[in-house]
Amino acid sequence: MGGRVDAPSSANINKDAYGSICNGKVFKIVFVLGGPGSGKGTQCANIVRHFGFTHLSAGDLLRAESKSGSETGIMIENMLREGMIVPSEVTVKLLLQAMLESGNDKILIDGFPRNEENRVAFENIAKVEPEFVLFLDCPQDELERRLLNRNQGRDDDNIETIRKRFKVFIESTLPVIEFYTMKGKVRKIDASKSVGEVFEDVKVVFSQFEVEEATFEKPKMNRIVGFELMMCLIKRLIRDAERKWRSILSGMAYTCYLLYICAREFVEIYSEAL
Ligand SMILES: Nc1ncnc2c1ncn2[C@@H]1O[C@H](COP(=O)(O)OP(=O)(O)O)[C@@H](O)[C@H]1O
Ligand SMILES: Nc1ccn([C@@H]2O[C@H](COP(=O)(O)OP(=O)(O)O)[C@@H](O)[C@H]2O)c(=O)n1
Repeated sequence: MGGRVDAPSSANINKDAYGSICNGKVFKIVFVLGGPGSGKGTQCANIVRHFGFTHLSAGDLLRAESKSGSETGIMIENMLREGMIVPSEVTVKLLLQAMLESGNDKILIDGFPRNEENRVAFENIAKVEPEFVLFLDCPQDELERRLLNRNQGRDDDNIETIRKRFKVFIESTLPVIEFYTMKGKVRKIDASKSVGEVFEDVKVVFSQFEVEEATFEKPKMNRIVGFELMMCLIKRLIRDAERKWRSILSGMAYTCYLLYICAREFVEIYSEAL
């Protein structure tokens, strides 16, 4: 159920399908926004583990699609390199297809909507309102430091593109955050703290999903895995103990044998002397 979903094989899916996906199915969507490097991907991974969401990263979906070799792929690649926002038509298609493929109704959408065009396109096609928007707020100098250390081989993690992405964030994404603030939907968190501290605050925001966490499959799986690990450990201990006893017993037998030889020699020498 939870987990990160890879990019769909193709962005070309039937537009009519979206209506039925989203009108028919009640998705619980949380948008995760914040400057580049604010820890969206990092915190989403934690939320997936704790609350059973599926994590869809708009950036990851676009990066995967950019490698398709298609004309759209080349266009995406060029836009990512420049830190520009890809046309919503492309991104929304990828997101909706991934939502459909996830088989989960709890979806985290990371790095989207990045601008008003993204927001309106998603609203019009998916016709779903987010439960809330998680906003990871972090000062720019810290973001810059993190991105330059990210080391994931991303073409856009160079100082020139990073600065362009900051500009896009301020000019295009902050207005989206303001829009949702007016609707009372923004949950703002100080993302400059350590990963663990940020997650403590994130947990509070997601506490409405806590009940479902109890019924989420993961703890059951953990118990099964834990039980299997315990059995392995016990078997290993028994095997080790057997091996140790075997060596203790053979050691004792060998000592008895040596004593027997010595005693026999002693008796022989003693009887010869007599
Ligand atoms: N709270 C944090 N403190 C320090 N480094 C962090 C924190 N959160 C994430 N990072 C690191 O910063 C970099 C960017 O994080 P990432 O989750 O990829 O951000 P985003 O998805 O918002 O671009 C990664 O190298 C990550 O390990
Ligand atoms: N909704 C989106 C999200 C990302 N993108 C593109 O993907 C790039 C990387 O986004 P990302 O969310 O993976 O990474 P960060 O910039 O947040 O670190 C952005 O700079 C945009 O070029 C987009 O065009 N539209």
